[in-house]
Amino acid sequence: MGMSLVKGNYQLSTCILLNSQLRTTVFPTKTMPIMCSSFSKPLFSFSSFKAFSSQTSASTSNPDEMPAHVGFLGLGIMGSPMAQNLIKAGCNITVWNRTKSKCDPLISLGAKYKSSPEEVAASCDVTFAMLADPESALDVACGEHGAARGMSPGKGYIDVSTVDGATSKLIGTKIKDTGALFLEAPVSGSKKPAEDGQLIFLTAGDRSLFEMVAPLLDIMGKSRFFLGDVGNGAAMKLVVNMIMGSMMASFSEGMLLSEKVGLDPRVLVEVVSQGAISSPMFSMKGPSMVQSMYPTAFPLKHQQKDLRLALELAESVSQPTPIAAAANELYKVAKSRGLSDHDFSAVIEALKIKLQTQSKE
Ligand SMILES: NC(=O)C1=CN([C@@H]2O[C@H](COP(=O)(O)OP(=O)(O)OC[C@H]3O[C@@H](n4cnc5c(N)ncnc54)[C@H](OP(=O)(O)O)[C@@H]3O)[C@@H](O)[C@H]2O)C=CC1
Ligand SMILES: O=CC(=O)O
Repeated sequence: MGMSLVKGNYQLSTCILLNSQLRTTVFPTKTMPIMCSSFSKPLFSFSSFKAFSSQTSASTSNPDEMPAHVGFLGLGIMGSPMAQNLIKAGCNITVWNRTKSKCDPLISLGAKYKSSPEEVAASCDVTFAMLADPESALDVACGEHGAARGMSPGKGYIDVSTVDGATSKLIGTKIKDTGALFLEAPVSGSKKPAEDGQLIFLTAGDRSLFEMVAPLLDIMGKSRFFLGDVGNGAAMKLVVNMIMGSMMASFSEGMLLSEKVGLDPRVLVEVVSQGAISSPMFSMKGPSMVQSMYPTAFPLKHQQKDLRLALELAESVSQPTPIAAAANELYKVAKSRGLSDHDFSAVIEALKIKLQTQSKE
């Protein structure tokens, strides 16, 4: 059993695999599916897969059943546009951010402000958190005036930060100890998809909370996957970003090599865009990389964090990931050269530095 859903110019295919512990459900959010089909056989032969699809028909959310009061913690590159889209859609939003000034543009759009995560959680039905890394996600959820202190039965906490599974499980346990519900929901998609309400949510945890916040996810995103137990959303996000980090490192090598052998890297970008390895990421970032410009959409420090966490995930199951490990080293070099807050495409600078070093030897 499975389904294929077509929405706009992309197609999602899901399948059911044998021996499931986990149920994967894919919901394209902004239109109804226009095609469904079934598979009689599993698409993969691996017998130990945990991820399955149990979805046979698409779910559309009901905006009339949105939680009345919504909290948003963490207003960085991603959190600000996500919260802004909720406000524009008419939601009643309360915000908090460590650096208070980042709340001001949202307050001027109508958001309320509370001075701690605890107060936000106490005053809202559901609270979203979009924090930098495992440490900040844990602190904001479970620290002294953390969100968990404001949680109680009937409420929900949705962590959309990119963290490792262990951190997500710890946060989930602390939230659920209060009687509230927990959903991990990291997002795929960067600054522009966040602004355009085109994120992809990779959720896992309490299914009833997933359903309760579906109308909110549908405002901020174009699709939502329900992946079963807490940890699976984090794992999916880390695998995706491991691939992305390696792709960008490889693209950087290609661009520099093309230049070194006398080709125009702008032409390389054009050639790549027309072939089988074409990617929106290469087409969007390539032209500015040629000019050594890296306007930040996805900070390089976060990409390196994701590679580190993905490598730890791979280590935990003894999966060799030599390409990601090599890419991670490059991002570390870039960080050590002060490029942490540049876009992750600035990883190309680490290769330029290497070449300069080599030519001196
Ligand atoms: N940018 C992107 O393209 C994408 C990012 N992500 C992930 O989303 C998350 C947020 O990313 P992004 O918005 O780009 O990151 P930013 O660095 O722009 O924002 C990070 C947020 O975390 C807060 N924060 C950091 N440290 C602490 C702390 N110790 N205590 C409390 N708050 C803290 C920051 O507060 P303050 O303003 O005070 O610094 C800010 O609100 C990350 O996990 C990232 O990996 C996922 C998909 C895409
Ligand atoms: O995490 C980054 C993204 O673009 O997705």
